[in-house]
Amino acid sequence: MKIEAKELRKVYGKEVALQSFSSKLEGDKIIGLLGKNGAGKTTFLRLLAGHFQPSKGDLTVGGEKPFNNRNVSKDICFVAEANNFKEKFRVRDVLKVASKYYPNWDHARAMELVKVFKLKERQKVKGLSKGMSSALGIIIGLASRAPITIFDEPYIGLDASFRSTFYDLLLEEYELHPRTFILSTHLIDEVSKLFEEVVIIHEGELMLHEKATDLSEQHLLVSGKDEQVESFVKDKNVIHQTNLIGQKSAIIYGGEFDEQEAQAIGLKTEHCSIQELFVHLTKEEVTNHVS
Ligand SMILES: Nc1ncnc2c1ncn2[C@@H]1O[C@H](COP(=O)(O)OP(=O)(O)OP(=O)(O)O)[C@@H](O)[C@H]1O
Repeated sequence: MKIEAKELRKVYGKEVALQSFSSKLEGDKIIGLLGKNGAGKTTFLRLLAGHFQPSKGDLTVGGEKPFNNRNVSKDICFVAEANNFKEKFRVRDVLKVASKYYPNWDHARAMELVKVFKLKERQKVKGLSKGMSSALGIIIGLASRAPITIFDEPYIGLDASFRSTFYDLLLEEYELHPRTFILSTHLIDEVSKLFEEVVIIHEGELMLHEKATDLSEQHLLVSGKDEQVESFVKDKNVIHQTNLIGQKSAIIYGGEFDEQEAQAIGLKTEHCSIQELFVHLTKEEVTNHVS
């Protein structure tokens, strides 16, 4: 299902959460949605899930507006950071409600995942730990089989071992039942290997939307003697640099550059992780460098 946001704006009172966000997301893939705290990620995802209307701009999913639209919301499962399951419900009740909502719900899968995450069907929501409550949200996301499945930092309280289980299950689910997964996360290093596309929201606007493989080709970390690095990066878009007694490292992003040319003049060349790139691209002093 095609998601299309055009100059999307959302304000809460005087707080501008989304400035003017435009993006097209399409096809079965796992998309990493990244952004600093307060960048507008959750606001965009909640608009997508139809929780409220945009203040301005257009948002369509499969050509329809998601707000108050069951035809769209049945196809979107939004798993939030903090789940608001009814406290008096038991795990099985929460799953039953979800099963009624999502037409492609896979009950057998949900039951299997309850065991994987060591939950008990009879357990009351009130007695779930933070991690267990996150696990329940994750189970709903995976078993929903919703064509657009959104995980907005869904792992609060989930330990490293269960987070790793979640990433494996996500990949398995994607392979068995391809669909659009949007994963918003701050634990970029942990999950970036899953991303096929990366979207960065910065200060309420789209900063970058790239294939993960292209991101790797669009930047270069060069290091070597001060003057050689300087001469190589001259006229290039430098997003980060460090100096250490006659030695220099610089990361260039976008534009034209030739890695072999850097190596030919004796520079060491490397590629950064998505997390490193994200950090440098969204640092205040470099945000003008991305077009
Ligand atoms: N209900 C609300 N009322 C007022 N302001 C809000 C509300 N929700 C979000 N905001 C503000 O909107 C901006 C964007 O918030 P949002 O939650 O979308 O960011 P985010 O990228 O998801 O951040 P984080 O990574 O910290 O979760 C922030 O400045 C936030 O304070």
